[in-house]
Amino acid sequence: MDYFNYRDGELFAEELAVTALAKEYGTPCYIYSRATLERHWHAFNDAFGEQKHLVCYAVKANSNLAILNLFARLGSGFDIVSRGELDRVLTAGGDAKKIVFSGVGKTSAEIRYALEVGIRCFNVESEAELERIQELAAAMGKIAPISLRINPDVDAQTHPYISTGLKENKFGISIERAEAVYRHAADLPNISVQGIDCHIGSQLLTLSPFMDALDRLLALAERLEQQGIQIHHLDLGGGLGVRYNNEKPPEPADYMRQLFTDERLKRYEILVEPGRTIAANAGILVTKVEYLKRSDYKNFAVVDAAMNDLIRPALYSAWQEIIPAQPRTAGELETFDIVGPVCETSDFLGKDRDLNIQAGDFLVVRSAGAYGFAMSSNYNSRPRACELMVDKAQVYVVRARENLEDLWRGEAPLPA
Ligand SMILES: Cc1ncc(COP(=O)(O)O)c(C=O)c1O
Ligand SMILES: N[C@@H](CCCC[NH3+])C(=O)O
Repeated sequence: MDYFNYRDGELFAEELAVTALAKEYGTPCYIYSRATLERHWHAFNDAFGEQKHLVCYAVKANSNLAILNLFARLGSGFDIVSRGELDRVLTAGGDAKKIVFSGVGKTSAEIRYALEVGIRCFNVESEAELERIQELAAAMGKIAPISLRINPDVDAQTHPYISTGLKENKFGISIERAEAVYRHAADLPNISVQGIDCHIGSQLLTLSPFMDALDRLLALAERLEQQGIQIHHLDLGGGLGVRYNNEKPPEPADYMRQLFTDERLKRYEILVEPGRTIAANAGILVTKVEYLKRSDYKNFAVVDAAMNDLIRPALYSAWQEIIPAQPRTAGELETFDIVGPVCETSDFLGKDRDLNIQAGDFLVVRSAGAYGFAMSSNYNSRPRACELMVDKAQVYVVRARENLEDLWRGEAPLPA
């Protein structure tokens, strides 16, 4: 459930009408619901009950400072993949001791900085990275806490672009190599083995791939412990799917219940890195219909949001629900492709949607809180949208709309 519902014939974000917000702040604009974000975070956190755990929100899903700050206030941990995300978390009041650092390409500067601020754990994705962390930690006189990200070779049964746990994927260290690399890590003087990490993909709609991966992780943990390598935590990554259309993803509580059917899990602190589950259905993208363009062959609704604002449909053929902010009571449904102004054929937000709309109407793309603004760009020299956070009957601009000067900041013509 979310807090975007129709009331008296118009869509509300919590206590505020979406059309009024669109008129006041302009379009395209992202609107987030504070209550939904917090509810989704709690759904994960509370599902653990008494079990020692840490929810590390995956910052990449939506890294707006206001959102990170809400989670920091709840005591959340964070999963980051860059210096930029690390600084966002710290700027938003997050605790360095609750940050895990994932990603296949951590630079020396990023590793040094993470060691300096004292993050909770590096999720190491290759043997070369392990060596680099050892060297840098030694030079700084520090001990680096690490997990190895294991690639368990399980099929996440999701879109191939967001599947990460197969042996042909670039992520993690293969499960076959894992034991040897852990033995080596345990011998390195500036490395402290903390846990085992795994993230097999995103938008998973069934639990069996998680369970297959977990089985392999637990077996590895036992083999390591027999060799005297103590494992303190298991990081199970993110990846739980959400409902965009008529999918029926498991709830976080179902997921936890299923995980803990394996009693061995209780021996460890459990980390999870949910992104989409928390943010996707806590946000919408509001856009205005500029033109209706009809032909015998196809009807287009040309809107003022584009693939630069929300790239998921173009990139993964992702389907997101598109609804009017104020449904019309007179007129007929027609079938439209909802397209943006960008000069690419893949610039669409939705195809073959039945809508009763006119130019000037506001449309709402649902489930846009995760991998929406975070993946937006300035392609076609389009300033990026503003982001609003609604908290009951209050609205806050949590990111101002970019202006034209923002587009060429840092650029300079050659001297005459
Ligand atoms: C390492 C890692 N952790 C967590 C996530 C968050 O995944 P999701 O948004 O599917 O929960 C991702 C992205 O898929 C990731 O790459
Ligand atoms: N960006 C993707 C998910 C990738 C997750 C990042 N590891 C999406 O919008 O579905």
